[in-house]
Amino acid sequence: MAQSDQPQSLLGLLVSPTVLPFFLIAVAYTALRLLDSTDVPKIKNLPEIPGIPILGNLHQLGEYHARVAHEWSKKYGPVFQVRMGNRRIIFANTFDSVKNLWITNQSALISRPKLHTFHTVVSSSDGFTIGTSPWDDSCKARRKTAATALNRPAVQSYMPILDYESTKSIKEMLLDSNYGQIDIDPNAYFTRFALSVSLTLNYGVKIEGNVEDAMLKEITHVERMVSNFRSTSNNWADYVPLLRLLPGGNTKPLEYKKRRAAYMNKLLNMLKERIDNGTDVPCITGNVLKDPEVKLNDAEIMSIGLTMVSAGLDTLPGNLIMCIAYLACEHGQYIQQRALDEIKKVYPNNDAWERCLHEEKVPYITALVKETLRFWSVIPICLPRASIKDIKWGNAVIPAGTSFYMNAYGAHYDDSHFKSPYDFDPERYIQDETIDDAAAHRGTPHYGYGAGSRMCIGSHLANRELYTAFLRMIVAFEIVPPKEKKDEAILDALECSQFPTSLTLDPKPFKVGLKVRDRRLVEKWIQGSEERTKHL
Ligand code: HEM
Repeated sequence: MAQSDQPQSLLGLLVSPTVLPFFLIAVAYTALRLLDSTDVPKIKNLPEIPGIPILGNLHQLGEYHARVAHEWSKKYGPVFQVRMGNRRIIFANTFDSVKNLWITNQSALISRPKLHTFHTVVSSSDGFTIGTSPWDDSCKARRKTAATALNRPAVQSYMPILDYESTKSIKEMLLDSNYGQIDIDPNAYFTRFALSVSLTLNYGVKIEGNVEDAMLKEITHVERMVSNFRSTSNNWADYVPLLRLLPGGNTKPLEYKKRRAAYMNKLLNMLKERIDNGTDVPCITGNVLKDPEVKLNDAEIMSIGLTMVSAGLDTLPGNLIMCIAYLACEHGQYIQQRALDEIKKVYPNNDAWERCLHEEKVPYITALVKETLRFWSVIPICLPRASIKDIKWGNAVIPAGTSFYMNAYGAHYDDSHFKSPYDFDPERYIQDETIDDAAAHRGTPHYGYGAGSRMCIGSHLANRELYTAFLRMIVAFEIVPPKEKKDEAILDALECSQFPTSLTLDPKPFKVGLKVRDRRLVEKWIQGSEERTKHL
């Protein structure tokens, strides 16, 4: 039989000059369809931002993704769908749309999506924090345990710790600034404040050293890097699976995962040893370890510890120091004077430093706390949510299993809700019974702590930390601009960040001047606090 009469193999057929081009086109088309597919199909009756194949809108979000989404909302409406690689994501960008989706639909919006870099690489074996866990029985149990330890009465019992830590930070600023002679960057002092409070509450250990303490530096650095891996728009491998195949992509996350595990294990083992020796002091993890009624396994206990260490560290210092930065600017001088007058009205006997541990009686300082949380939106795109039930928005039905991003920055700068949103103005939160246009007074004042079923459980503690620190800083110092212009802070809520694509705000370095208002009084207050807390 002649060669050409033999039946052709399939391979032979495919590589034949007539079939090969069609075969390659079919392969390319199938690959493109696969790469271009999304976890949830396009949702009908909901605006979609035009994008490109495979990446979707990922490349358009850029560095200041919250601002880009805020701009899109002006054209496409408050709620729209975007494609980030193979994920379809719903963005809510205004105050009312967030209220509808996060609060009215809170039982449907109770879960969190998993993201490759954070959930598979950084946290695979060490458990997730509460804030990164999808909703299940374990998450419910961990959230309940931590929420009980952070409720209002519990937080009141922690005030001696806040007294000790805020005094320590202010005293160090006083000395390092040589009683107001040298400008200083307040960042390290408030980072130590936030971390040391969390460690004392959770493990019964505090940062003993000054702002140069090695443990403080290691935890702060590693947690910052982990937070950067949780970027909303920068980790393209989270959204485009093909990129996970690139060599070296996991090296850094794995390094930080190891370093994180090292100090978390050290903290837990130190506590276990103290419990065995009977030398432990009451603390949240200690209570969990010793309570036979609490049915949490080792990974769950570690998850609570990790949550306590990281949750406040990512958020509290950003708010504290950006408010201090604002107080130093020209308009901030007016705010300080107004705050000081209000403090003196309530405490004419100069005892605000001590009284603020027991009560929150200066509405202007409470308003300053709220305005800080609104203005700086330290998590500009809030921790992501995943729906577990269908949600209706207008004529659209958003199916269960869709990811939702709250544009907290967009909601906070929504001029249909906040009058002059770009002005830093605590006054907006002062109740004025004669004016009815203060929409901000009704219901949720801001979304700095998120909203609904997975809202921040550390908000009582954080509010007390912010209130105490602001009040004490204002009575102790006149906060003034730095001597050199180059040390001035950038006050824009997004541009002040060193890593704008990161999940949380990490302010660029700056300095302020601290003029001591009354040295004799400040030293007396410090001495009083040191007396009260010497047992800690
Ligand atoms: C100023 C300081 C703080 C800010 C601005 C802040 C902000 C937030 C935000 C925006 C969320 C996401 C809420 C949502 O999805 O709706 C969150 C969740 C959470 N926060 Fe905070 N937080 C702060 C301090 C703290 C502190 C001090 C702790 C604990 C010691 C804490 C513990 C948590 C936990 C456990 C969650 C996760 C809740 C869940 O997923 O169920 N936070 N926080």
